[in-house]
Amino acid sequence: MKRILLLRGAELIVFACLATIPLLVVNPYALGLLTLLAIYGILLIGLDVTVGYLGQVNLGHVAFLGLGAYTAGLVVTKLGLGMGPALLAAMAVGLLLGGLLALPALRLEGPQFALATLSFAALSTTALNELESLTGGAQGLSLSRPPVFGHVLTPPLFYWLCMALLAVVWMLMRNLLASQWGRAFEALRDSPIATDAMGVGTYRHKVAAFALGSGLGGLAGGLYAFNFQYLQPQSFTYDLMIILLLGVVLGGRKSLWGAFVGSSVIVLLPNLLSNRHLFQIFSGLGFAAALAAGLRGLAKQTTRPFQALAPVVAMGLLVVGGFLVENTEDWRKAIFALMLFSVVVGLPEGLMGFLSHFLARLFRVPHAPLPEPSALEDVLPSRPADGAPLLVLEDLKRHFGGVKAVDGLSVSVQSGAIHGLIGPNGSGKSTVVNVISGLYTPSSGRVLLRGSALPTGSLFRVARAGVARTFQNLQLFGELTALENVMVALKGVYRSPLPMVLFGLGRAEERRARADALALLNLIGLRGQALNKAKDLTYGAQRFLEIARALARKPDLLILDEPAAGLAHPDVLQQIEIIKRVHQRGITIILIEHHMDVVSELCSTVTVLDGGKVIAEGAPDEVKRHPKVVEAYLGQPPQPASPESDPQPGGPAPQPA
Ligand SMILES: Nc1ncnc2c1ncn2[C@@H]1O[C@H](COP(=O)(O)OP(=O)(O)OP(=O)(O)O)[C@@H](O)[C@H]1O
Repeated sequence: MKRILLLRGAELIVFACLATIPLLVVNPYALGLLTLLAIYGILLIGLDVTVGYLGQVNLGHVAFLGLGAYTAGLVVTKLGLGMGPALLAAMAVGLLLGGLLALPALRLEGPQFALATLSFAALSTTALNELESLTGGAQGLSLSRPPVFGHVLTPPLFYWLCMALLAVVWMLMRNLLASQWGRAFEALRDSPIATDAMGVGTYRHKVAAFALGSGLGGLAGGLYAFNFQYLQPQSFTYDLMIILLLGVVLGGRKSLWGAFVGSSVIVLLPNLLSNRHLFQIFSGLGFAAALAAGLRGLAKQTTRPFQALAPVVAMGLLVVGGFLVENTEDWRKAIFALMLFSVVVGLPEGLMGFLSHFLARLFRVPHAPLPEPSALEDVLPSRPADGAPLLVLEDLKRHFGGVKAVDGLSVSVQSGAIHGLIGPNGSGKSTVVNVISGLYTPSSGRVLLRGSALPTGSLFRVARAGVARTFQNLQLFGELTALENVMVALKGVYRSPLPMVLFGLGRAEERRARADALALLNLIGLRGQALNKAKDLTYGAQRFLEIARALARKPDLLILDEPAAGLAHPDVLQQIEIIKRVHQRGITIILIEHHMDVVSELCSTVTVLDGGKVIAEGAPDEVKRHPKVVEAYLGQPPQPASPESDPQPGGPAPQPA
């Protein structure tokens, strides 16, 4: 609670100070800079949604600034409407075009996505240039600020309008990012596969986030138009885009404060470049800071030599350039590039990331106490096992070219059972799991859950249908805490519609989500580590956490893909206990495991695969002795056996439990 109060207090103080500035500052140039700070603040908060939260390189944001600016300009000049409708239209254009661009572009990843957004920016500049009859082309578009309620907005009034809008955007985004939406944005950046598998649609969240960020770009564009009252297409090209990226990265990603700091840098940069003496001082300070940070990092062994040296060299070049170059403005692109490089390498979390660590150490504010966990019966109601078939695979096939990974599999899993799936390496176990859970589409055959066909080829839809899974290679949301990992997946808790969440009216369900998630962490013995980031947990704890997260789906069927893989002996024993506790709730489990001791201890029925086909099925002790199983594991028909020569199903290198 204290932490939140401190943050809210800091926000109030900053905005109150900013609100009083026009009463104290009469210099119109300074007021103009502060107005721009508010406009770029909104713009960068929008860009941070894609760059920071989604982790995508968005090179098209500048286009939404331009499109929003021209929309507002045209609404005023051609339609004769006022500032309110103009700003709303600018935002709507950003939302709409952002959504339309996102639909195809977000099917792409990494450089391809960056190129798609860059192409959109180029297209939009060309359109603004060529649609001369509408936009005035290269001649530009002049407009004036329409009166608001009969008052022409003077510079101080316009400044207050921009600041008020920044404050509103700030508040709404803060509420959104602290909600399930914000967690989903962060989760999908860490693991899109797991996000889908937890029933949170990755694609739809990405599209919504991109559209939202673009909408804010459009709104900032509308304000930009009324600020400058003259628009030209070449103001919205990739030059400005680089500066915007610099602002987000330098300020600090995933942070409203970072956007604020970034916009301050953007606003001050032109002044810095136009004054050679100021630039020399600034680059000197930057060099000293890079040197100090690099030496400190090397001494404490927290920084690699390259990470320490590269920013020093880059800032050193700026210092030398500051003395050699006559007109620093001519070199501005090179200067931005060097600054961006220094920050990306030397300060990956940006200024606010660095500052927040520093402030956290200085103030040592404790986290708010966690609530009491909900009753487990409310979170994971125990259900009676009726023994009827829950999952049925009918002649299931999945081929990869000529490789028949799963080749005509028919298996029935009884409700309430722990059903083992074993087989030598490459026998098709993971492929079966990936087909059932929707990661792969089957080549043919059917998957039935309680007699109805399970959706195929969509992790998200299968998760929604009642199947949860863990992953052989862990897929946790590393940057989120253990508690948040579970909260992302919680089913049936988040019911507030988006507008309510934006206005901070979803807090009651957030409290319930925390209590529910704690109950699940309690079940797996991780309640005490609820606030630790998943990436900082021990390997064993991470494996347990994946189970708690899957349980948050309240699944009918839980698929555990090698839950004991890589665990030390005590952790294997704890894992067995956890699975028993889960089973006691009446949840049906499919267990893929190489540790035969774990399988024998837990499973009532075991299906053995080889070459994508079932070669044996039955109780664990029976299948271990089955001749085909012995042959599959040992690669030769069974010899007349001595009792000690039991094969250890699980591959050529069986692992002791
Ligand atoms: N995406 C893929 N593309 C091509 N071949 C694949 C793919 N996934 C699996 N295979 C092939 O399908 C076969 C079965 O692999 P699978 O990973 O399902 O076996 P497994 O029993 O889970 O093995 P392990 O115990 O080593 O995890 C193997 O021959 C594998 O090379």
